[in-house]
Amino acid sequence: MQSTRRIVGGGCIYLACWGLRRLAPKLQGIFHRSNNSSATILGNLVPYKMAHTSPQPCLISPAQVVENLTYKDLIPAVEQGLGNFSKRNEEGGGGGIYPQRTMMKIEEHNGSVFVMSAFSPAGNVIVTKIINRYVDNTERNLPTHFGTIILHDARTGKSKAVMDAEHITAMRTAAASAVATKYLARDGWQTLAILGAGSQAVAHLHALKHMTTIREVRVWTRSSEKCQAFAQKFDVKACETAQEAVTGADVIATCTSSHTPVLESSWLKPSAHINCVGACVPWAQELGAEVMKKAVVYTDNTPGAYKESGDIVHSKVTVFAEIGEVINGTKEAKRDEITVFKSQGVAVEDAVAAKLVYDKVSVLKDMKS
Ligand SMILES: NC(=O)C1=CN([C@@H]2O[C@H](COP(=O)(O)OP(=O)(O)OC[C@H]3O[C@@H](n4cnc5c(N)ncnc54)[C@H](O)[C@@H]3O)[C@@H](O)[C@H]2O)C=CC1
Ligand SMILES: O=C(O)C1=NCCCC1
Repeated sequence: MQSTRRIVGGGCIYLACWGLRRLAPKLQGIFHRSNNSSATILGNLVPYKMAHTSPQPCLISPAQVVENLTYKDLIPAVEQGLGNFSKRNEEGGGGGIYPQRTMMKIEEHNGSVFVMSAFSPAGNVIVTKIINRYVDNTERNLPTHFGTIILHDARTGKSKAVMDAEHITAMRTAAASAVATKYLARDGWQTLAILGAGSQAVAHLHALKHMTTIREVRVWTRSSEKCQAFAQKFDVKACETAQEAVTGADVIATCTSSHTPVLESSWLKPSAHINCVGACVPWAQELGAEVMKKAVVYTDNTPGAYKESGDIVHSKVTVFAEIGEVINGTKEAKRDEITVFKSQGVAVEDAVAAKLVYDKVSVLKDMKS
């Protein structure tokens, strides 16, 4: 009797499981349409994997970034972004949300990892970027900066795209310097000196050409071989010393990984403008206290610069204004004095750049389909 009951009971359980398995795809559809979490619970009961109905973020390759980002689009977008950034503390907000980034030092590999984020109302996007600074990669024949940007829809929080950050970082940094040059260099400037010959040097050469008709570009870097190669490739003048490059230059871009000052104040014209890009960690330095104290100092992000910029930390100077405040007309542009734009890098620049790339890639994709 007992064994008959066991057989009947077992049979019922078997039939119930069999029925549930057959019904599961239909139930899954119903639950998925009506309530996602119920469907997940059902998914735990029956061995069926839920199909994703929403598309995954699109993956944008380095080549696609290069193809789809131009300084013509980027420079005005970065200008607007930096203006918004400097409205972040205004009553009523509206300028967006920009937390200070974190920096993690990986001592044993001489690397630094920066985690940055922003909500940019221009384009209604949220961006998160991880960018790794490994200066010893030069000896490995690798880029010194690797990173990834994730672009999210600010209305829903959905991730729209994942893209390479190397090229965007170079271009948006140079675009920010171009904006600073627009406001802080003397009108009609003609001579550009670039110190360093890496990614930022190349990007600055291209971006600054959009701001005026440049008569002469001079380059200097530590390795005379690399200096010659850069000069040949871009048809500019190679200098044997930094002094030769800087003396008499209207605009200077310091784009090195140096830990000691690369120029002296006595070399500078009374109205020279310097885009100081490199010393974005407290232990690095491109400009000495003498230069910093002689100049009117502007930043992209003043609290960040006081914390992270070796040039500001070492010289203990007081920052005059953020470039965004000059853009917004709340602080003066002192064009006739020596000016320094101390660039650290802010995520709003990545947000506007990533949005430009995403929009262009999406349009092209739609045209193909
Ligand atoms: N402000 C910002 O938003 C950003 C700043 N950076 C910083 O800008 C600097 C340049 O970046 P990349 O061009 O991408 O690097 P890179 O590695 O491509 O080029 C660095 C250049 O600096 C030169 N250099 C290194 N040590 C030097 C020294 N002691 N004296 C003179 N020249 C020296 C190298 O020869 C090379 O030409 C780095 O410090 C980087 O971390 C990078 C990205 C964004
Ligand atoms: O992307 C940025 O911003 C960076 N800032 C400091 C150095 C690494 C890149």
